[in-house]
Amino acid sequence: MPSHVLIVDDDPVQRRLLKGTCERSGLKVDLAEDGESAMSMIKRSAGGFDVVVLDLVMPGVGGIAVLEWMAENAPDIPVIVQTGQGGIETVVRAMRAGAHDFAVKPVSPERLLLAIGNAVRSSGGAKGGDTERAGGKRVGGFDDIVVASPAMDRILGLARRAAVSDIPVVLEGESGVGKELIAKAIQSESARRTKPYVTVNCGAIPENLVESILFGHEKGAFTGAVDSHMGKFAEADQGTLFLDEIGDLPTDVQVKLLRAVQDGEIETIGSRTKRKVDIRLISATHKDLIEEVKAGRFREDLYYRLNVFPIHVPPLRQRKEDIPELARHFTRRFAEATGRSPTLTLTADAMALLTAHDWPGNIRELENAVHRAVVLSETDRLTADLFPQVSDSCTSYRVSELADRDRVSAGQAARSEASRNEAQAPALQPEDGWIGSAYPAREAGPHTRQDASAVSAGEHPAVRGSDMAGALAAISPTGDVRPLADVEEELIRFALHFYRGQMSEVARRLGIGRSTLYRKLKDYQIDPGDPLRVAA
Ligand SMILES: Nc1ncnc2c1ncn2[C@@H]1O[C@H](COP(=O)(O)OP(=O)(O)OP(=O)(O)O)[C@@H](O)[C@H]1O
Repeated sequence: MPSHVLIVDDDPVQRRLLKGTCERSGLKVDLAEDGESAMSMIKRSAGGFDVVVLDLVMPGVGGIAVLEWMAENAPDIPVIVQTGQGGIETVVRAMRAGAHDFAVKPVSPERLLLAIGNAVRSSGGAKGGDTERAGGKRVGGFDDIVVASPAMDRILGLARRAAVSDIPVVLEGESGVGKELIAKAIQSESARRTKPYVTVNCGAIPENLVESILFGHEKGAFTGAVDSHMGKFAEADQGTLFLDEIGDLPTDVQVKLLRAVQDGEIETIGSRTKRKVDIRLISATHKDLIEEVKAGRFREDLYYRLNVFPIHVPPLRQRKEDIPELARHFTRRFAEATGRSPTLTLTADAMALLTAHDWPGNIRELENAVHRAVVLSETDRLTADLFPQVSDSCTSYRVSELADRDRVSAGQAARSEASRNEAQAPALQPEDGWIGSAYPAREAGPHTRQDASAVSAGEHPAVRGSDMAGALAAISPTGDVRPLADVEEELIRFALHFYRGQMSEVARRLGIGRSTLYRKLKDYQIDPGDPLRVAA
């Protein structure tokens, strides 16, 4: 049975386009033009949808409200939200509200189908739609590579094409982006898959041993050569040789490598004869090889020999769509490996945190962070506090953004560094508490740290210098009591920021119903996604 998709979008053109893409891939599609009808269709279908593709900005009930409703009423249906360009804040808000994945508008057909395929697979509700990848699973093959972004999908498309020939491939990209995984996939899907696959990390071998390790040596060829050694090229004969960190190869060894690649012959140290080898070469480097050539550290002739089919693997921060899928993948993997419950899942807050992070160590860093969290978790939920390193860096991201937005001085922003142990709390600082108006409200409560020295330039005398954390200014700059509506507006904005846009929590804490909250947002023209912004 094909997978059943509900597309929720107020734009009829967009609805038609997305529907066409899905139907051409054999999916069954229903359409909703607003949040309200989406919720009633989901209610009526009683679990009939496998996935929902949801626009966030719609008149009436918006996407975030639908997400929140689904978190309570249809938590098993994965939701893919459509977001505007570069809106990482929106993405974070949607993930926090329980979105499974996001796609940046205009959503390309490939991205949409990938996201739907992943969502259906990970919710375990695959009914065999055409978005499922064809072909049997091969260990170490492309099926082991988690992909959700179009960028990565294109890379894997290239790698698949390279796999069917013997063309030399160079994989370039930062450390931890998955170069080795792709190299292995190319090998395991190539005609040489049953032949040897030999890997060498050129950067990890002492310089004086590189030549011997690659090409081997005869007994007695040099002091200490007590036995003959075969060498990686000979080991990989008929198969594939993966040369990792090729940019670290000493220049004299580069000459020998060039000869081996050019003539298919190797010269074992101490041997008078040459040996023919038949090798498929895959190389990888975190360096920019052309820059190495320009700097004279890498031979140009070797560069052109090796770099026949270059593949650049982008860093994770440039393909954030991959983060949720990778995080879920690692959670499942480590849950299984450590004997934890297979129902171990990441909370929406944790997912939002991971998605916002820039991952300088790329997928390896994400993998390690999830591993650590799985080991530390005591329940079957991986919460944000299990990712303290990530929380810290996200705090600085948010604070610096707020500092910019509200023109808070750099000094103030620098003071705002959250402690690791407070990572589970909403990462707010005293400066965050004020809402960009003339009345800087300090927030307090168990979630935050106090900093009495942080006094904003526009702070009212009633607040300045006193321990007024958590108070809103009651007196206006003219010395009069502020209108109730002003204070209410300020409090709502603050609460939305404090609870990171979680409507149910905000309504509960303010002691009002959700519909009242929505009405007030409308009255005060507050954007729940950007509550600190004050209308000009
Ligand atoms: N798309 C992916 N899906 C699943 N796991 C991945 C993916 N990409 C990378 N990984 C995992 O992330 C880790 C780092 O990947 P890998 O070693 O291939 O990166 P690399 O670019 O070769 O790094 P380095 O340059 O440091 O050797 C590995 O454990 C790998 O299995």
